[in-house]
Parts: sequence; structure tokens; C-alpha cells
Amino acid sequence: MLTADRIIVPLDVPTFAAAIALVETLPDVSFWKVGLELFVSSGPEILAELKQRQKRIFLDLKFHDIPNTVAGACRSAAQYDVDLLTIHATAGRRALQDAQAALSEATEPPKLIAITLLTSLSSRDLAFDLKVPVELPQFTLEMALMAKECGLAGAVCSPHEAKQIKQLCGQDFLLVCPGVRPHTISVTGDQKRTMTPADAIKSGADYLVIGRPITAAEDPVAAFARICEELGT
Ligand SMILES: O=C(O)c1cc(=O)[nH]c(=O)n1[C@@H]1O[C@H](COP(=O)(O)O)[C@@H](O)[C@H]1O
Repeated sequence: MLTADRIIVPLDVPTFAAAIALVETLPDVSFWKVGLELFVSSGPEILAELKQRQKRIFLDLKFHDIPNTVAGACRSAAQYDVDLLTIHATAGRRALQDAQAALSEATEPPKLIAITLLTSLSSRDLAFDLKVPVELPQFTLEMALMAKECGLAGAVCSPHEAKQIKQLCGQDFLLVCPGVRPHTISVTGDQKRTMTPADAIKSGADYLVIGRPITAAEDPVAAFARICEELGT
């Protein structure tokens, strides 16, 4: 796989028109993420449009609910023919199992991947706000292992945890890593656990989710090209 194809760019925009404009601005991006902002505002129309343009799709709706509800949501999402779909690991073992079982009924189900711990959260947030009395790397590893045991295809984690998760969950356990910031960008924004694209790939990430460093750049095409170059494509 070309390194450029390992970069997923989020369509974190409020309208269908803005999403299409971004897709047209960046013709070399092959993998797009449709998340909550766009899906809540515009619905599934964007998915058909991306399919028509032969793009791969990460439908990032981050399901987090009781087992029966997430299973139903997965059944509904399966109709869109997307490549990746997210659920929070903290929905629990039964929810992960039922979600995966619901997807398995589809002919070509998306790969279900579990959010281990949002990259906007730090060790301090985990301990003091969420009151989780476990070290952050251990927590993300446990969430990934549970997702694997439930038959999920992979996990979303920060690149900092990728190496250890790959070691324990196996090379074929897919790791999608947001919180990626090129070394030229000093502002991390709301991301707390960040790493450069090259280091993230070295750490074991299969895919990188990179948004604002590309989409909010003065020249998004140049920003994307620079990241691809940094990765050696
Ligand atoms: O599931 C995700 O994609 C996700 C998980 C996570 O832990 N952290 C995270 O930032 N994301 C998404 O990755 C993207 C990161 O965007 P930037 O911070 O602009 O690069 C956003 O669309 C987030 O919704």
C-alpha cells in the first residue's frame, strides 16, 4: 500500500457542500473520514457521493450505548458499504460482541474498530476526571485486548500506545491513530497524546487520521504532499 493511502483525512465540516469542496481540493486523498459533525448535519448522502468517487470511507460515529442499541446501529451502518466503523470500547464486552455479531450478518461488513481512549485525554484526565485507577498505557491495552477478544478488527489509539498494542494483539490487529502532528506544527489544539506521522508509522500505526494539519493549512494540497514526503512516498 502506498504511504499516502495510509492517511485518512476527516471531513470535519458542517455541510455537504463544504465536504465536497474539501474532497475536490484534495484529489490525492483516497481515504476520507465522515464523523459526527457532517453525518448529523447532512446524513448518509455524503457516503454515496464518496463511493461514487471511488474513495474509501471511515464512518466514525463512535457508538456508545447498550448492547441492543449498538447492535441495531451497526446493522443500520452496514447498509452503507463503508470500510471502517467505530464503537467505544468502554461500551463494554457485551456491546462489542453484539455489535460485531450484528455486522457479521452483512455480506460485506465494515471493519469494526474500538476507541480505546480518546487522544484528547491525558493520563491526568484519566486519573482525576474519569477516576480510572490504572496507568493510561495499561488502560488502552486492556481496551484493545477486549476488542480483540470480542472479534473486532482493530482499535483506535494514540501512536504512543501503538507499539505495545501491536505486540500483544498481533500484527493483523488494525491500528488507526489520530493525534498526529507533523514536526512543523507546534500547536496540538485539543489533542493531548500526539506524535509525528513518521514516528506514528514506525510505532505500528496502520492508518493515520490527520485533520487540521492538512485541512486548516493555508495550502492543504502542499500540507498533504509534505506529510506524504515525510513518510517517504
Ligand atoms: O475516532 C477518531 O477518529 C478519533 C479518535 C480519537 O481518539 N481522537 C481523534 O482525534 N479522533 C478523530 O480524529 C480526527 C483528528 O483531527 P485533527 O485533530 O484535526 O487531526 C478528528 O476527526 C477526531 O474526531
